[in-house]
Amino acid sequence: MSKDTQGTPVLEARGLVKRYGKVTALDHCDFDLQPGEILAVIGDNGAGKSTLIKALSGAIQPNAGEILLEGRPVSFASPNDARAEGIETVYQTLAMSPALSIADNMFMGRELRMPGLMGQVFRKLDRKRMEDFSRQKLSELGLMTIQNINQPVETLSGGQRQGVAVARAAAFGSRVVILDEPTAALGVKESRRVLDLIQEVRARGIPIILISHNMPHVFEVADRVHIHRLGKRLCVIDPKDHTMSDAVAYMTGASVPEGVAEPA
Ligand SMILES: Nc1ncnc2c1ncn2[C@@H]1O[C@H](COP(=O)(O)OP(=O)(O)OP(=O)(O)O)[C@@H](O)[C@H]1O
Repeated sequence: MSKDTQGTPVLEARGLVKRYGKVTALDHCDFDLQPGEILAVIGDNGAGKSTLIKALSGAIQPNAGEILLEGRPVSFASPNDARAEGIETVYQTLAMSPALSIADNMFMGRELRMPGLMGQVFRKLDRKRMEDFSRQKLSELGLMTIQNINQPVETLSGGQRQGVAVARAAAFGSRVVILDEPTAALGVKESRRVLDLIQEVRARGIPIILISHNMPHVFEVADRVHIHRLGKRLCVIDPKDHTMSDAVAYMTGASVPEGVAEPA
């Protein structure tokens, strides 16, 4: 884990603007994710967190501003562009096919084909390789309480499903994993497992952006907390130097962090 904020950020945004008609969802928003960290993004409802994440993951295109990946300006026309650069996002909806197996869900849209003619011409899937890969990824993240890789995803618990989604993102997200409210729909035990999983992903050197309304979860795992307010980054705090009530007061505007000008 690195707390070094001097180096080149893995992912950075400068002056992002996104308008929806008369609504300014992002208002010259800055952002930075440092190597190896868990960065939480918090903010009130409608502050623009999802819009920021969508811009960073290629789901929307900002009207202005720039995004830099390891210091290099990038422009994502679609989520596939961001994925191709190693940025994986787990949305709250999880985007899984419930009737398909865990292995199939791990590979959705990226299936491995058989070598040679069978794969290239007949498009035959290499099930064995896909299953082995899925098994390996799930066990690396300590998720092998899931017995059968061919089990349909609809038979898994909420926490296990979230686990598969995080494992998928960690397997393909070579540079950044973005998690949108990963514990929102989970019970205490399942949330615990997902929080452990997030820390395991960080331990593997992949930085994580965690969007969450759950302050105890944020304060437990985040290295830094990006506080979003009125479409932009208000400040970034170190959770060790602030309380949860400080963070809530900043994000709601009840108090202003030191060194930040009161918004007009
Ligand atoms: N597709 C859209 N069309 C019109 N307005 C939108 C659209 N998406 C977001 N907005 C508006 O942009 C603003 C920011 O929304 P956004 O969803 O990014 O906030 P948020 O911080 O993620 O909120 P929440 O915590 O409630 O999910 C809101 O005023 C919202 O109504």
